[in-house]
Amino acid sequence: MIQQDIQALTIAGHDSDGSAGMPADLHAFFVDGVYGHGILTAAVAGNSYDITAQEVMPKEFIAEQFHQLARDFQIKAAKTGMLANDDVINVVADHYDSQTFGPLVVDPVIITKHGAMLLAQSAYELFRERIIPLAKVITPNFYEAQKLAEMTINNRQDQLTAAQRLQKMGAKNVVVKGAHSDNAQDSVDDLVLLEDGSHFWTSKPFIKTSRLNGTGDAFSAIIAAELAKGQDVPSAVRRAKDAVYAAIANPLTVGHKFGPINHWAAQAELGKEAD
Ligand SMILES: Nc1ncnc2c1ncn2[C@@H]1O[C@H](COP(=O)(O)OP(=O)(O)O)[C@@H](O)[C@H]1O
Ligand SMILES: Cc1ncc(COP(=O)(O)OP(=O)(O)O)c(N)n1
Repeated sequence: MIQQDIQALTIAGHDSDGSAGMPADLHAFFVDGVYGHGILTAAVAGNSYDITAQEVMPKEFIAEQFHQLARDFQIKAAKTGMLANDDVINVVADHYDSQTFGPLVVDPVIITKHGAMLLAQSAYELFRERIIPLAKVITPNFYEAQKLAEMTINNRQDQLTAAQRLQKMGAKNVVVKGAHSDNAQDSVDDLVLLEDGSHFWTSKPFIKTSRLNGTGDAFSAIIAAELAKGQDVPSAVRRAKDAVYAAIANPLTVGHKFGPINHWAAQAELGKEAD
């Protein structure tokens, strides 16, 4: 359903290849029918092979973007992506407030599929202290969940334990995604731990492809878009899982290596359910 008056916000980095970071978030907001705003935290120079350089925005400039959006728009939900370092984490935590920007979906971006580090290791502790408690939903992949929860994940029980640790750190709802697990050969099982302590799993067949750039960005952005529309967390997560699966299953031929997912296929999937 197109609801052009509903606005969502991404607080993220720009990736020059268009597949990930803020461009992916804005594509995802668009195909899920909400208007997208973007607070730029950083930018990376890259293509489907590699990321070769990064620049972080000055903290004063990030603060100014928060001020300008708050003066004008009715934002119903937000998400974070690349937060880079302590300065960015502090300015985001200082300026994000749920009254103005709605519930926050935290995609704890640490490393890209090309292996580029987008969050300094020295910033993990501050991220736990200042960003995780702001999360209505946090969506770590296997690697990010292991780093943030400080444990090894080998099986489904570990996935749940990691989610519980992140919830103890202050995240209300936690999705520990299963795509990077060694067990994800037939199906990709994401664990969803809800605020009330209950949990469920969402599962889809594993698709063997290198055209996966932007999966985590689109997944978290669609959750934010759905929350902006007033959906509850379980249905927002299920819709994001179905839409991202469709975007992986119908690949585009853009770039030579780690190509982007197909947001038009996500749009078709989202439209199907909403009509
Ligand atoms: N190869 C795949 N086959 C099926 N689903 C996948 C695949 N890769 C990722 N997904 C799904 O895409 C969504 C985003 O997850 P993921 O790719 O793990 O995020 P990230 O980009 O943060 O690593 C999740 O729901 C995940 O289960
Ligand atoms: C600026 C910027 N932010 C995030 C990413 C994420 O990259 P990657 O992990 O490859 O993609 P996801 O599938 O996790 O969305 C990026 N490349 N650039």
